[in-house]
Amino acid sequence: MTGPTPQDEIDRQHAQANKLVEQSQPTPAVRVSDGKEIALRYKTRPVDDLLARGSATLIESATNPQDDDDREDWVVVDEHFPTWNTRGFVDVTALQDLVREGYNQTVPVIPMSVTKTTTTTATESTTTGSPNPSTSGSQKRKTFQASDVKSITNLWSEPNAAVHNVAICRPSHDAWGINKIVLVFCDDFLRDIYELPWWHGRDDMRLAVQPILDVLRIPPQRIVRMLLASLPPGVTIPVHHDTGEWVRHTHRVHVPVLVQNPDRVVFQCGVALDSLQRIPCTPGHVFEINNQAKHAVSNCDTDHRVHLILDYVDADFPLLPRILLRPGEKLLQTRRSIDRLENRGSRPTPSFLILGAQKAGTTSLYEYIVQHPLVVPARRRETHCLDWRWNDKLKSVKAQRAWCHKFYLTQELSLHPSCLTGDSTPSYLLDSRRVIPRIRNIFDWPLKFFVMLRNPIRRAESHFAMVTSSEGTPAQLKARGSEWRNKTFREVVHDDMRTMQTHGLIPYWNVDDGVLDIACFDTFVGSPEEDAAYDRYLAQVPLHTGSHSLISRGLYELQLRPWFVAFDPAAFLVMKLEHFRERGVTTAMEAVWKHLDLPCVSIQNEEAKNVRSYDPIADDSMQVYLERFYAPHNERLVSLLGDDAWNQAWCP
Ligand SMILES: Nc1ncnc2c1ncn2[C@@H]1O[C@H](COP(=O)(O)OS(=O)(=O)O)[C@@H](OP(=O)(O)O)[C@H]1O
Repeated sequence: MTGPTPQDEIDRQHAQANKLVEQSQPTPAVRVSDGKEIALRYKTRPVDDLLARGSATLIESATNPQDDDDREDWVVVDEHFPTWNTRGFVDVTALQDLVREGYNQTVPVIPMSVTKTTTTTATESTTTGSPNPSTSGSQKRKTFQASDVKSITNLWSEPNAAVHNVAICRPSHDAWGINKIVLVFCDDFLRDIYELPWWHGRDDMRLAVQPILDVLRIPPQRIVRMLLASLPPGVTIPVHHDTGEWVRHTHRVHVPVLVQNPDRVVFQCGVALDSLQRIPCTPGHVFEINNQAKHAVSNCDTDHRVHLILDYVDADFPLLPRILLRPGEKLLQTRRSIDRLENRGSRPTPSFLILGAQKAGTTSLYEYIVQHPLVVPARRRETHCLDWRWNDKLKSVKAQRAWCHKFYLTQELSLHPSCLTGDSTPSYLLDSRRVIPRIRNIFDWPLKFFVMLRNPIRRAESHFAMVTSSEGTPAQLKARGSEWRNKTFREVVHDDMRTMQTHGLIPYWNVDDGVLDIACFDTFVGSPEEDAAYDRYLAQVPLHTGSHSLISRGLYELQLRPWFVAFDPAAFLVMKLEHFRERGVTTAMEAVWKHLDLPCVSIQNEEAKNVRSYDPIADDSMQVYLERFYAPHNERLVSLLGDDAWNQAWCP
């Protein structure tokens, strides 16, 4: 569902449904259709937005001119776009008998104000926190014991379900007071499909549901979600469309099971608010809806209404093995993830670190990553817990680890091992001497690293523009240092080069003439002498300020080398900032999701972060000078990364 609908709008929709019923509008006749499945290609989002642009635009933008079949499907979109379809009819007597007891019991309604902010719901009394405390709700759920179970045959009873089945939270449904019997459930990305005991352990349930599967012509293994929902009288679920990755991969089927008077249940579905069609809710009517289209239901009757609702995937959808849950097992849910309690704490935090380079788009990368529904932001974007926030007083690894974990919501996230977190501290790349040993000591599990790189000349300009800017908070201004304020870019370039030279780091470069001795470069770069010189250079860097390393921070191969020695190079994804523009953010991010073993998603906000506007800083002669300096280093970077994508590393 999208954001919560205001109560007055829900009341309006309920009154409208009541009016329909009171005007004695007869329940529409069941459409005699061909019983066909709604093809999943019709489940692109947002259907209504596409239509709002007019069908003609839709035809042009949504069709592949090479594909005539596709074109035909979309040309008829206005008249025949499938929003629901009768799939058949079944005798649901066996199912009715199985679920009749207690179907109309009243369950406490959880106020909407709670669920509005609740992104996480743990089905355990002690674990009500959200992975993101700023959005956590206060919904408490009781843990039921066997002694709370009054009737083991009442499948709607929450205590019974919690002890003999598995309690599942569906925050929005729970908020409407909808009672449920959950049989199959999955996470948002269809990675984990859970079969609950009342499905895999009950022959009577499977036999009662089988006729429905026969009509649909699907084996039970294709079901990814299935539950019975009992909608109380007087309740309207307002017009909405379903969201989540699973939606576009699944067919949504409803089967009315217990309906006192189908004329008094208004179930509607359509491409837009003003074209909703009413669907007959006669028991046994198996119908499919396009749940990415708008749909709503009002129970204007005096009794609860029970539907079986199931979602299944196409035959060729690659499903992982199904997980059979034990009776009474606890699940830990967020809005997009589900974890078994027994897996609590199985993912250490952090999972990833963005190491740098400074001014190479690290802020954007971080902000893009944390838009993934399974990624939770750390307490701060730049934790610096391994450099200047490192607590020297702590001597034991345990205490140091506990200190660092505070930055990563480790305790909260231990409940949700499907979710991960990390941070972006762009100073780490350069500060390898201090940071690598700390990582190895404290985070002794395989971390994923990201390194953003950018044309080193543009990086240096951005760095200079930031440090010499008079804009910013007093804390920012202090952190940047004042050493460069009265200097030109050229002066700072030469200063850093001379410092490098003093420590023997660039013996192949004549700072004054801008001439490179290529023979010296080839012998020196990559040698133990260079490593020793780099150590000496780093030892004197004033790491407490931003006014240093203008040029050395662009020696990417040199900076990456110790990291690649200390950790498996496969743990690193090295990206070019320029790729965001050249390839588009969504495409560039595909590699990021893959590196983090996360399902691919499109992010909503692709805006570039931390952007500063300034006039070009390096004049033409400085541009040529720096190109000469960086060119052989860029070539070495390409060899180190060994990636075709890097063959054109910032050619002049
Ligand atoms: N998507 C995208 N496309 C193009 N350019 C982008 C993008 N995202 C960030 N940027 C540019 O990256 C610069 C900021 O980098 P960082 O966020 O790493 O800076 S910092 O080290 O955290 O201060 C900063 O560069 P300058 O504007 O030149 O200073 C940003 O404009």
